[in-house]
Formats: sequence, C-alpha cells, structure tokens
Amino acid sequence: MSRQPILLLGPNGQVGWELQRSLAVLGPVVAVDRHGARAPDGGEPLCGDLNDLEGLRRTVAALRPVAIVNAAAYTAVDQAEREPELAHRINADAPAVLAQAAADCGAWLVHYSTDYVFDGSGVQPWREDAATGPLNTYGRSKLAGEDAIRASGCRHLILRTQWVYGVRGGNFARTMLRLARERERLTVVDDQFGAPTGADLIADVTAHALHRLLTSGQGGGTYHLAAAGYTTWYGYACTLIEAARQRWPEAGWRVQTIDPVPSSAFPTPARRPLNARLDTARLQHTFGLYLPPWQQGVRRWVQALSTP
Ligand SMILES: NC(=O)C1=CN([C@@H]2O[C@H](COP(=O)(O)OP(=O)(O)OC[C@H]3O[C@@H](n4cnc5c(N)ncnc54)[C@H](OP(=O)(O)O)[C@@H]3O)[C@@H](O)[C@H]2O)C=CC1
Ligand SMILES: Cc1cn([C@H]2C[C@H](O)[C@@H](COP(=O)(O)OP(=O)(O)O[C@H]3O[C@@H](C)C(=O)[C@@H](O)[C@H]3O)O2)c(=O)[nH]c1=O
Repeated sequence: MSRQPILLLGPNGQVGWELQRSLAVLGPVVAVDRHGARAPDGGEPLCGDLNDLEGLRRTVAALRPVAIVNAAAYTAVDQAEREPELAHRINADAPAVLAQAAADCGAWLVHYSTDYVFDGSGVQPWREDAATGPLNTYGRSKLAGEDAIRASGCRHLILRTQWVYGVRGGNFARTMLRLARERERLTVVDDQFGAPTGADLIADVTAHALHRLLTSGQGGGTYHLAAAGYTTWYGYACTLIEAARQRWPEAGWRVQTIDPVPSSAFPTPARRPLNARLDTARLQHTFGLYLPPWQQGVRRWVQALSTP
C-alpha cells in the first residue's frame, strides 16, 4: 500500500470519527478539521475548512494524498432552507474544488451523499441510475456536489447513504432517547421509509472499498450504502426506545405512547422523501459485501452507549 497519506476531512462528525479508526489500516491518515492541522513535513499549515476554497486547493497540492475522504458536510436539513448559499458552498462548491484538486494530483476522492437526492415517489428501492429530484435545499446542494465530482473527471467513489447514527454528534436516535425521558407522548412520522445506518458500518465499508480501489484501480463510481431492510422513522423510534428501556429499565422513562403520524401531521421547514429506500445491490456485488439488518446496528449502538 502507498505511503502517500489519505487526507480525511470532517474527522469529528459521525462518519468522520469512525473513519479515523477504519482508514488507519490502509496507511497514514492526515485528519484535518475546520480549524486546520500541522503539515506532516512541518510545511504550511493544512486547511480543512470547506468554506476556504483556496485553502483546500493549497492543502491538496501540498500534501499530494493518495486519496481524499470528505466526511465534512452541511447536514442541518431544516436550517438549510434558511441558509441555502452556505449549504451550497459546503456541499457543492467545496466538493467541486476537491474534485479538481484530486484530478490534478491523481488522487481518489471519496465522498458521501444522501437519499434526499430522490423525490420519494414509488415504492421500490432507488437504484443508483434512477432519476433524482431533491425536495429540499440540503438534497439539492448534495446533488450539485455529486454532479460536480462526476463532471470533474477525477477518480471518485460517491457513497449515498441515509439515516445515519453514530457515537459522536447529534442524530434522530439521540433526539428520541432524550424526548422519551422528557415527554409522555411522542409523535413520529410513519410514512417515510428508509434504513437507519450506523456510522461505523459506513466507515468500515468505505475502508474496504477504498482498499480495493487503491490496489486494483477499479470500482469507482456512485453507490448506495445503507443497512439491510427498511422501516419508518416511527418503526425506528419504537425499536430504539424498546432497546434502551431494556438496557436501562430505571432511566426515568416518561414516554407512555408513541403515535405514528403522517408527514402532514409533523410539518418541517424542509420536505423529506416518503420512499427513501436505497437499493444496495451494486455495492454488495462490486465489493463482495454483506450489509447487516438495520435492527442489529441500532441494538449494538444502544449497547455501546454509556448513558441513555
Ligand atoms: N447524518 C445523516 O443522516 C446522513 C449523512 N449523509 C452524508 O454523510 C456525510 C457525513 O455525515 P455525518 O457524519 O452524519 O455529518 P455530521 O453532521 O455528523 O458531521 C459533519 C462534519 O462536517 C463538518 N463541517 C461542517 N461545516 C464544515 C466546514 N465549513 N469546514 C469543515 N468541516 C465542516 C462538521 O464540523 P464541526 O463538527 O466542526 O461542525 C462535522 O464534523 C455527509 O456528507 C452527509 O451529507 C448522508 C445521508 C445521511
Ligand atoms: C424529532 C422528531 C422528528 N420527526 C420526523 C421529522 C422528519 O420527518 C424525520 C427525521 O427527522 P430528523 O430531522 O431527525 O432527521 P433528518 O435531519 O431529516 O435526517 C436526515 O439527515 C440528513 C443529513 C440525511 O442525509 C438523511 O438521510 C436523513 O438522515 O422524523 C418526528 O416525526 N417526530 C419527532 O419527534
């Protein structure tokens, strides 16, 4: 394996945190967060701020990584409706610059995208070649990022994933566990379908796929990556709260009722797709992977928490 480093951006996010662990077996990893980092050779400080496009360009040119793994993103779905320019800069302009810089030095660019690039119609899981039609600003910004990477001609791996939970940072699961101890009644939408997917699984699959790309030079492109099976946010909340109650029976749970409701009964600034299921056959087939059922990952996540 190459001694050229892997540049990891966004190392403190849910996925980035797990990537620090999973990528380490592939070679040296230089993790740079938005505050920057020292260059390994003592040269100019490295820039990891996706708002600083010139800084990103300089960093890639100086480091000449074998791969750039971009786990940084603007992920506040509702807030993006109020900050479309910022969401676009982080999720589209920065990946475009990274793609150009990767093309210039021959690096692979690994990037993450979302189920929210789809319009949520139909009932079949979405394949990679299905027509996109994002319903919200976040989804549009992520799709623009994907398009820029594909258009750049750089060697790339785009992994579209969904409903991510991890040990770091905020997510739906953490919100539900908090609400279940604060309120007697929860209402959760039961008409949006997808698969809760662990950041650890995403990071492990990324490392496995990147190893293949670096050793064979084959397999780039756009893939769907999600845990197996599907549920709704309501089904997810019920499974999660049940697992947490079993683990901590005395944690002061107040919740008595969880009401399944249609999306119309839970209005949010950003519209979300109803059918967000991702067809992962291409990823499993290309990289010889088995993706475990979503319930397994959610229960493991609960077991790994130190407090609810
Ligand atoms: N979360 C989810 O449910 C899903 C996520 N994805 C995609 O997966 C990828 C990883 O998501 P996830 O780990 O959940 O995201 P998180 O929100 O947990 O982490 C995002 C990271 O991006 C960093 N970041 C934000 N703005 C900047 C900036 N200007 N410069 C540098 N870093 C910045 C944040 O830094 P800081 O900590 O300093 O704020 C944070 O560490 C993203 O591409 C996301 O779009 C796809 C589908 C679902
Ligand atoms: C807090 C809460 C949310 N909901 C609904 C709102 C929404 O339709 C759904 C999910 O809400 P959240 O805002 O937590 O999740 P959201 O930010 O929409 O999650 C998305 O994040 C981005 C980054 C992605 O890429 C997506 O794959 C997806 O994971 O649950 C309820 O029904 N009841 C509740 O109490």
